Amino acid sequence: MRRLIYTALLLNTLLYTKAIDIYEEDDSVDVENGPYDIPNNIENNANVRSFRNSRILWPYPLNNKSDPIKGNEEPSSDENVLHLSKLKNGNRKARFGYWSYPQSPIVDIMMQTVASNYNPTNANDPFDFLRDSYPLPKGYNEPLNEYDYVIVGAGSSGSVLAARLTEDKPRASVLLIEAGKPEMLLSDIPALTQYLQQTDYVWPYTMEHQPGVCMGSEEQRCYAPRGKAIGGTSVTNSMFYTRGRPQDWDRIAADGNFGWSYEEVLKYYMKSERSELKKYRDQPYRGRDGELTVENVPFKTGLVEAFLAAGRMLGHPTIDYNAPDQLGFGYVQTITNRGHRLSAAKAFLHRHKGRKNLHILSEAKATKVIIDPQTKKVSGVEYIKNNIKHRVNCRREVILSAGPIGSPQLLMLSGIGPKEHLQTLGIPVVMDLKVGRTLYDHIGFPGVIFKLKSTNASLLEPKVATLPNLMQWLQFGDGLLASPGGVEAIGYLKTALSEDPELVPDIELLSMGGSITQDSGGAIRRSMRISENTYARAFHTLNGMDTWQAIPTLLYPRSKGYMELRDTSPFSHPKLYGNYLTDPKDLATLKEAVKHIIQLGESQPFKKYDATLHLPQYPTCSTYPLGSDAYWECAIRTLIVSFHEPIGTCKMGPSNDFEAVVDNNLRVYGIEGLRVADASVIPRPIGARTNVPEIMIGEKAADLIRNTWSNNV
Ligand SMILES: Cc1cc2nc3c(=O)[nH]c(=O)nc-3n(C[C@H](O)[C@H](O)[C@H](O)COP(=O)(O)OP(=O)(O)OC[C@H]3O[C@@H](n4cnc5c(N)ncnc54)[C@H](O)[C@@H]3O)c2cc1C
Repeated sequence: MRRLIYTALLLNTLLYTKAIDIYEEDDSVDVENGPYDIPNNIENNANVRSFRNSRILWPYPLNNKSDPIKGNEEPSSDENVLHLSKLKNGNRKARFGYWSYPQSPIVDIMMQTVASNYNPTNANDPFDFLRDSYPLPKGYNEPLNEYDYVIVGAGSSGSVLAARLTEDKPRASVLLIEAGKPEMLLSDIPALTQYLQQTDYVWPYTMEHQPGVCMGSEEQRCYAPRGKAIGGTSVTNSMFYTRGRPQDWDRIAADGNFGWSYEEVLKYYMKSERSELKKYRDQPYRGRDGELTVENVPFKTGLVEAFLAAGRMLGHPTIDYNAPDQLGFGYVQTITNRGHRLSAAKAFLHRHKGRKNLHILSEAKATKVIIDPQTKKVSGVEYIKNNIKHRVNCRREVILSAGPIGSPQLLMLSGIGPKEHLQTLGIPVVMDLKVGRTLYDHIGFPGVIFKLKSTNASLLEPKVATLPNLMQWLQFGDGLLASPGGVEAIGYLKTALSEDPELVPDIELLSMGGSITQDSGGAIRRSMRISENTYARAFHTLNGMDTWQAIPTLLYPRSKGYMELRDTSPFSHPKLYGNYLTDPKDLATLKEAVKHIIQLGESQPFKKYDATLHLPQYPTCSTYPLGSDAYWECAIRTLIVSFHEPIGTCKMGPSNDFEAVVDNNLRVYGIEGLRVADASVIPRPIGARTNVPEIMIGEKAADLIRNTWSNNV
């Protein structure tokens, strides 16, 4: 059976796509062929070798121009977008034929393979031939002893940083150390996002037990996975493109972080972006020439129209939700290239892996930053690869982009952190800084679900996991597998409890083309670590039914957590304390959002689906009358999930901020030659999911570093 899957994938890959690993980048010629600009006449490209000889068949779409069939746009009519409710239409059926096929056991096995026992480290890894690779450039058998810069972590920030630092002439040399593996074809499929959370493409962190929250989670602990891959969390995330509000960065700048106002960071957002949103493509705040393609999803159910219409009825205009001067709801915008996940690695590293000055080491874990305790000067990094400890020296700087858990962990292991904590563990203190003492996270509540009386209105896994859908996605990058975890629209709203005087929302809504029950308690439940018992009691009656839900996220949590080392082993997971909902305002705001979603679901646009609110019987909430305030508070505490966007653990701040770890140039206080550039530096909650801000931080960090060394090359 598996052979059949591989053959199907391989055939499609060969037939419908052209490999990207087919050219080599010569140091003397600036060949920048990437997913976007491989000439159609591929055989005539001097830099292109026969793709049939290449090991990896990496099916990037050949260019990212919108095409009229796919309708890479926010549609004014439904013409250009695949629409579940239109599937009875003869043309659609002829073209895609969703309903003419039963669920495919082949695709089912494939998805299960990804989800449960799939272990890419297995020497017999059957998917290895679909994996990208980052060998050292031609002529190098092993990494050098010394580089200008050593970057730890090839995630959202680290990928763009490495690409920018190596593009200059004269060229600086960079070693990029990453604990994870290169991504693979299956991680490209947007619909498989939840499945990825159970593979070894993630660090499966769990928060420490906190009484009264995540009571419905396995072991009553909230789950907090991070990506572990070349591309970091951008390989496993949900791909939503969100920037947040201008006020986020203006307030960060006003705290004393000179250079970080909205106006100053906007150019970096725009630099990376290649907007393919037809309606909003040319807005003045949108970028057109960057590497990061931003699209609307080429598939939607009718439910998204109901959500947007309901929003308009309740005062939320349908807009580009990334517009700096408006609040409202809009079709989800994703970082995808023709329906394929576009990780930071694909966007920024893949095309440059032939650069002789960029060396990328995968499956290498940095264990310590080497710092002279007297001079406080950084000289290099220790790392372990293949169970062997190595040391690499840096001429200029080490930059930690290991993410909001990895970077503070590495700092503390290297002697930079709260003195008392390091001393308790016997780690010699190099610099006493409040590493890990600030941790804010976005949390959400996936428990407001409406049952629909109609059929074929929403996504259900048996309709998604079909071979035709896989073929459809491989060939055109659309169809049901192009749906990013089922999310179709994003809305920003300001609840009645908001005290913000400006146009700043306090809640984000994710409108789904179904709900967390759409796979009957399978991968979605497991990706959130909702316990089987909780699911069975609360949701099993919805299995196989059409549903709709909107998930609220608390954008500006007041509750503040922290993290610390578990022990001195670099392989141990740190202790993470979310302290979720410890500020009563957080719970009250989420409850207010629940009420608003109920209003949306009960409004006229959802009437045609006969939508009725499902009030789950949570084992933890049985003493409260269903639907009462006390019930919803209990429900929120039970089912709260982290949306995995911790920030602040290496907080940026001015020197008079006693919690600050890095300055406004991202330099670690008191240490020479060490910066942090990733989610951990964001000092206060922002109204965005964090991937795009991380990429912006990577862009800005590159400029900061280049400015430092510009007279020194
Ligand atoms: C399930 C999920 C869904 C999400 N969805 C969205 C979304 O839709 N939109 C959005 O904007 N954001 C989303 N996010 C958040 C966003 O993707 C992350 O905040 C962002 O990617 C973090 O970027 P980073 O550069 O800080 O870290 P990362 O991208 O996590 O990169 C850190 C890298 O460092 C590596 N590393 C760590 N320690 C070491 C070490 N010691 N040695 C070597 N390497 C190391 C890691 O393996 C990792 O590859 C999501 C997150 C998750 C987990």
